[in-house]
Amino acid sequence: MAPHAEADVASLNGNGHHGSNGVSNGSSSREVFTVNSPNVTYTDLEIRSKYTYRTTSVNRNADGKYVATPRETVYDFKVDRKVPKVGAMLVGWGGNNGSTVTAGIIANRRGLTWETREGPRSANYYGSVIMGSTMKLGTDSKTLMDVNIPFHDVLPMVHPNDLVIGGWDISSLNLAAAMDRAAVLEPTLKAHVRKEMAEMVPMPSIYYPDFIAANQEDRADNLIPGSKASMEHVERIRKDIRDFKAAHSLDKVIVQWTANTERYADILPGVNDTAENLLKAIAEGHEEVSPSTVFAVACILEGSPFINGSPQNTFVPGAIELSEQHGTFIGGDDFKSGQTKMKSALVDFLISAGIKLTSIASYNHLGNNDGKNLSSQKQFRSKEISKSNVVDDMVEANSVLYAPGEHPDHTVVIKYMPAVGDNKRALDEYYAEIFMGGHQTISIFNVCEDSLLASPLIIDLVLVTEMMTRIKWKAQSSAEATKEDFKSFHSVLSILSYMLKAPLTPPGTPVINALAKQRGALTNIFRACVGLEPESDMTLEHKLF
Ligand SMILES: NC(=O)c1ccc[n+]([C@@H]2O[C@H](COP(=O)([O-])OP(=O)(O)OC[C@H]3O[C@@H](n4cnc5c(N)ncnc54)[C@H](O)[C@@H]3O)[C@@H](O)[C@H]2O)c1
Ligand SMILES: O=P([O-])([O-])O[C@@H]1[C@@H](O)[C@H](O)[C@@H](O)[C@H](O)[C@@H]1O
Repeated sequence: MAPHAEADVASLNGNGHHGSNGVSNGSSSREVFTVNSPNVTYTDLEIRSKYTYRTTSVNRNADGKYVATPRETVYDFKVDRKVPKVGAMLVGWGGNNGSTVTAGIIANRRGLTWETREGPRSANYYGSVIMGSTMKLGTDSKTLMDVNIPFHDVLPMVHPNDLVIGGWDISSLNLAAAMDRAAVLEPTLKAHVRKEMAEMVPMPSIYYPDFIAANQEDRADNLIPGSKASMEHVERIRKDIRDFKAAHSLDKVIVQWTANTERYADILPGVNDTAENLLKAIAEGHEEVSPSTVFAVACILEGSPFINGSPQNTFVPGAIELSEQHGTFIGGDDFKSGQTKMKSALVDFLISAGIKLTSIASYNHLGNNDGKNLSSQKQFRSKEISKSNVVDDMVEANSVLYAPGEHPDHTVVIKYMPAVGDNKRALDEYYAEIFMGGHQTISIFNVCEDSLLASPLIIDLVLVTEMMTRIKWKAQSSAEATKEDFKSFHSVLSILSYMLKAPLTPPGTPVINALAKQRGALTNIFRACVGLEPESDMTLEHKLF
């Protein structure tokens, strides 16, 4: 295959899906259900729904009492049913995550089984909320028991087996060598995919040494010339995207940063505070513009959604404004794979149970290259921030337990211990006050195979982001109600928050970290797009009879 070739996996797609979303490449998918409602109509090309969004508006009157007023807003949603041919381009493709997710998709597409010490194992998408979980569609009309469907079937989504994978890396290793370097997958599995992976070679990338740990320099042998931002870099990345799209006859490309964690960039007025200033700063080669921000700008200008899987502040204000101007989706930050995902669920449970969490100690050590990069203080600081802010919304929402400004002690420690490789050891202690002066101490020892937990998130981020490009809305109440000018969701995709530690939200909107709320938002927005009410756990049909 040509250099920098990427497997056109769609042509190899022989692995049957669960029957609901047939082969993609532009064909409309077969759905496992239809909605029987005057508010939902289906054509070959789209699903149209009229959805009544019910909320409660709260005011406070003179004597300090709240007044709660139910509100209804009617939206029209339009879903494009045509499942496109999609490319996923990874920045840092040769890393542990990039090589692992690529091997995983190949293994699933080919329906591979391989021998391990515990016996044969088969390819799966465990850990992907879209491919591995279900949602309640409703209750059986006769038995009144729940009917659950695979999450992937709620809307005509791309199947990961059909994704065409490519990307960039500052390391020149082909994906088979990168897979060996990562030391994540079983040798018997690697043997099955080695040939295909060896033909995949990351494109050269931009490298500005000051943004990642100096200990990464020894792998930087696959570089685009230039050690600071430039419009030449932006245009080169844009061309790479266009060429990839053309070479594989893709309908669209989603780009994800799964490269090393960068240090935070200083937010500088006149440099990265507005879209105009950011473009000017890039043109002038300003040294405070990071590689990840250059990638983000290139993707935004090219119209390819860009997702940041690392914790650095890629999306400086100027990048967010640029995405709003161009209507290109962006999302981030930092895959939420193991220790933090557990934390966001456990903290939600404790605080919503009325238990006063007073201290969280989060330690972990790991031995992969991510850990090596994070052994540098500036890069660790980026991760410390994303791992620490995950409890804020849950604490602030409970004024019974916490006074204004009061919050649990919270410390994050990460150590680099090469011996354990990708198998991160996370040790957490949750300490809480309970009834009448008592205490509860929860200690967790959580061995996370980091890349095997992160790879399904990379897939989910691609699938959800791509689906969002095919969903349009308009408000019935607005003057445009009679026009056909449907709009896309805001360019900052906060719907991705379930997969991310530090969710990026549209400017001025709140950050929700509670894991159940994040999953509920994803589930119920997708349900609304086919005119279905939010999942309700009231089950009145089982209580009122
Ligand atoms: N569980 C997880 O693995 C997990 C969870 C959350 C976040 N993350 C983040 O995901 C990222 C990747 O994790 P990983 O374990 O794959 O790390 P890794 O070090 O194995 O891979 C990163 C890759 O990025 C490449 N790279 C660095 N700078 C680049 C640039 N400017 N352009 C292109 N490539 C570049 C490196 O050569 C390397 O191959 C890290 O930032 C990590 O913090 C990982
Ligand atoms: O997602 P999570 O398990 O909370 O956090 C992980 C950290 O514990 C780990 O130290 C880091 O290397 C990974 O990139 C990831 O961020």
